[in-house]
Amino acid sequence: MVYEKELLVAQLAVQRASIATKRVFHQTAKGAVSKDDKSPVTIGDFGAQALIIHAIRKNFPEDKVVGEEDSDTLRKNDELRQQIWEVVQNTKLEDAEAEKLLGGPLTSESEMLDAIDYGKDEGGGRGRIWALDPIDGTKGFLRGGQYAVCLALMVDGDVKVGVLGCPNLPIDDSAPLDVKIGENANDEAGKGVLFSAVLGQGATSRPLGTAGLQPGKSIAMKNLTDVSQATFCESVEAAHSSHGENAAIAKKLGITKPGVRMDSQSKYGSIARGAGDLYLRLPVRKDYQEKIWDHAAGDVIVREAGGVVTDIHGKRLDFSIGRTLRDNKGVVAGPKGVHDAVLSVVKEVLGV
Ligand SMILES: Nc1ncnc2c1ncn2[C@@H]1O[C@H](COP(=O)(O)OS(=O)(=O)O)[C@@H](OP(=O)(O)O)[C@H]1O
Ligand SMILES: [Mg+2]
Ligand SMILES: [Mg+2]
Ligand SMILES: [Mg+2]
Repeated sequence: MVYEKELLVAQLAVQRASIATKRVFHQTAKGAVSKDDKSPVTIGDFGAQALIIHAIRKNFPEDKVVGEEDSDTLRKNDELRQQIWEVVQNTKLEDAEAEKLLGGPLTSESEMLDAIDYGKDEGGGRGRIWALDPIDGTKGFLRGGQYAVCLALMVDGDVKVGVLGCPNLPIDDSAPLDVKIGENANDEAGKGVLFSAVLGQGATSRPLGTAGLQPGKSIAMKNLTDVSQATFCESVEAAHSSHGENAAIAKKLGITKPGVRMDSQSKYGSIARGAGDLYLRLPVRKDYQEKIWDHAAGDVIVREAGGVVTDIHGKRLDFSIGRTLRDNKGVVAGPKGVHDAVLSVVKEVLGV
């Protein structure tokens, strides 16, 4: 099957990086520093980016990577760099065969910094480019909420493979979405799921912790025909997606269930397996350009699970123009049967 090796490497790389992030999740000192845009980054983000890019380069040396983080602050901050190196050095998959497939360990701090910086590619519509968000929902990660390790392969600007590791979501695809799922989340027994999709081959889920080389189970969106019965997901941060407008849209659609707030692309994973139905991300700041790594894996997973993903104007997300989705505004994702109806209410409420 096409992209078989890419899928396997992506799944194992995300699984291994999730082990690193889980370790940091349980540390009191997560090494959080504030970036230029005031958003946080931690030992977990840097470590996961290094581990994943190392595995991509070992397996696909010609491929490019658009990764969220870079090593600029680490080259000046010895303590933080050493803390990350400690995590990176000590993170392995239990399954030796799987670990070997990832190309062996990183050998030095400088190799780690170079791996992180290999993610500086500008992206675009030509060739093979991976989009990597080592921790999506870093604020959720710090708060003890939902977060996701996200990796997607784009070929000529089109997403072909997507993998999401969600350490704090239930393994059970049929577990209903609790409105509290975004708060005080943890990775106790029964938690940790890996979502995957390959374009044209469907979407799957499997346990994140133990699955190793085993295949996943097929997942699908709920076949919703009456939109008033929908459960919708939204960001925790009101600055990332307008809670007020989401509520107005839900009301117009006759939805009475409260929206489920959770950080990260676990929103895409949750609707793809039918735990929720709609994901609304309505732009708050006019000048904000969504980043490709915040959506690439989720986009293909939801579409392969039978959903439709567009922006607020009804346009497909365009991953082919660089590091951001500058030709799109916001995200509206939901099952095929109701997406049009939701979109027309979104347009009405936003006046677009
Ligand atoms: N202003 C603004 N508008 C929209 N999106 C923004 C904005 N600022 C940041 N970000 C990006 O949001 C990513 C997290 O999105 P979430 O949906 O998880 O948001 S939330 O934290 O749950 O509210 C977050 O991803 P991570 O940095 O990987 O956590 C950011 O890339
Ligand atoms: Mg970030
Ligand atoms: Mg992100
Ligand atoms: Mg991130």
